[in-house]
Amino acid sequence: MIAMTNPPRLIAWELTAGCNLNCVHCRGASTSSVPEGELTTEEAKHFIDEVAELGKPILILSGGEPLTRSDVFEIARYGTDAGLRVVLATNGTLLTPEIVEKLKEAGVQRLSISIDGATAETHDNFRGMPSAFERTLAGIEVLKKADFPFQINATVSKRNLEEIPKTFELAKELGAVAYHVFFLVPTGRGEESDEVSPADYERILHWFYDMQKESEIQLKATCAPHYFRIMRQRAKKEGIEISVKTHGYEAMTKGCLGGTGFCFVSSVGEVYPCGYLPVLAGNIREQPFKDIWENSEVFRKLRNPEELKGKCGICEYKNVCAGCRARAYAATGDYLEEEPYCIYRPGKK
Ligand code: HEM
Ligand SMILES: C[C@H]1O[C@@H](n2cnc3c(N)ncnc32)[C@H](O)[C@@H]1O
Ligand code: MET
Ligand code: SF4
Repeated sequence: MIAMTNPPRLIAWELTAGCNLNCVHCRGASTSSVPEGELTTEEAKHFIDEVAELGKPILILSGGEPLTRSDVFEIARYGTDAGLRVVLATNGTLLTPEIVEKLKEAGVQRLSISIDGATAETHDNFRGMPSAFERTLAGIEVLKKADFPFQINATVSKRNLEEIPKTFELAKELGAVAYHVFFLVPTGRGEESDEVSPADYERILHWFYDMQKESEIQLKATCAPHYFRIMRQRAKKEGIEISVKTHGYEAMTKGCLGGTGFCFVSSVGEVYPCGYLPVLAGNIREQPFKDIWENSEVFRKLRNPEELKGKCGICEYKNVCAGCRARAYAATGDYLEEEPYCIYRPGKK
């Protein structure tokens, strides 16, 4: 019998690798110079057709900075008309009332805005632009006036670790519908020396668990698969059954969705498990997306927890966590190796 492959639930799409900022951690090492060979508008629409034939995932228009691409509204409209839930990830510095109106007209459902510090100093240093914080807050004001839902994305690194709880407070004050923390992955301009220690990682995820229990807005930890272990360890200690009611969306999902429910498509059509793991699954210019999603070697391997090596391979949480494959790759060159930033020793409960 041939096993059915579920369609992706979420696709992040680097519409352009160009960007108006120059962030220290950028996975795409994006700059103002746009590399050649970006998918054309027609190629972008063809890709949307292929995706919509396979399923109806959330399509994240990302970058680079997606608002630097002039056909972004046309592409968003096309995705909306194809029945996809289209969202857009931006640094927020380019938002104007006109742009927000066009995003609305294109059917974009939500924006994510990156805020990596609770003060202008931290955020601007992170983002490589002196007035980035001010401009992003101004962008958020525009969104609020237009009643456009937005979430805040904050990336945790050594540079802002102690300010992370304050970025959560800021997200709530600003009226965000959700707060997603990303944990730095050392790829592109992201440096391993900026990653928080495994102990700090553990500490911040425990804080996150506490916040999630009491938060009115949705919280999500991205690129922190061990959160799903911590959630189970804590719930067990507290004698709580994990459900959507007690733990929100996180109760229904698992650590890393790369290759199982999620994939990343680059500005030139390359398909990867996520934007942080440079192991190519295929290129939509050369192969149908369905074929890449269903048959590529890297996706097939990532769908099988038995392929995991080291302590991840013997861990009782491997089905809900599976470690960050991009961090394993950055540390060892083998994406199936154990997650280097997890303090847990399997079997210790
Ligand atoms: C609504 C439910 C959402 C879910 C379940 C979700 C889930 C995810 C997942 C699983 C990843 C991949 C990270 C990994 O490999 O573990 C991810 C990454 C990402 N998400 Fe979300 N997300 C959601 C909403 C959004 C929204 C609304 C936006 C933007 C408006 C957004 C922006 C992003 C971006 C930009 C990435 C990074 C992609 C990359 O560069 O690889 N997400 N999200
Ligand atoms: C979509 C989100 O991804 C974040 N982002 C960009 N580069 C990295 C990286 N190397 N590691 C983790 N997150 C990153 C952005 O800051 C944005 O908030
Ligand atoms: N430029 C956008 C942001 O900073 C989205 C992509 S980040 C790699 O949020
Ligand atoms: S993280 Fe986003 S805003 Fe920053 S340089 Fe990269 S693409 Fe641009």
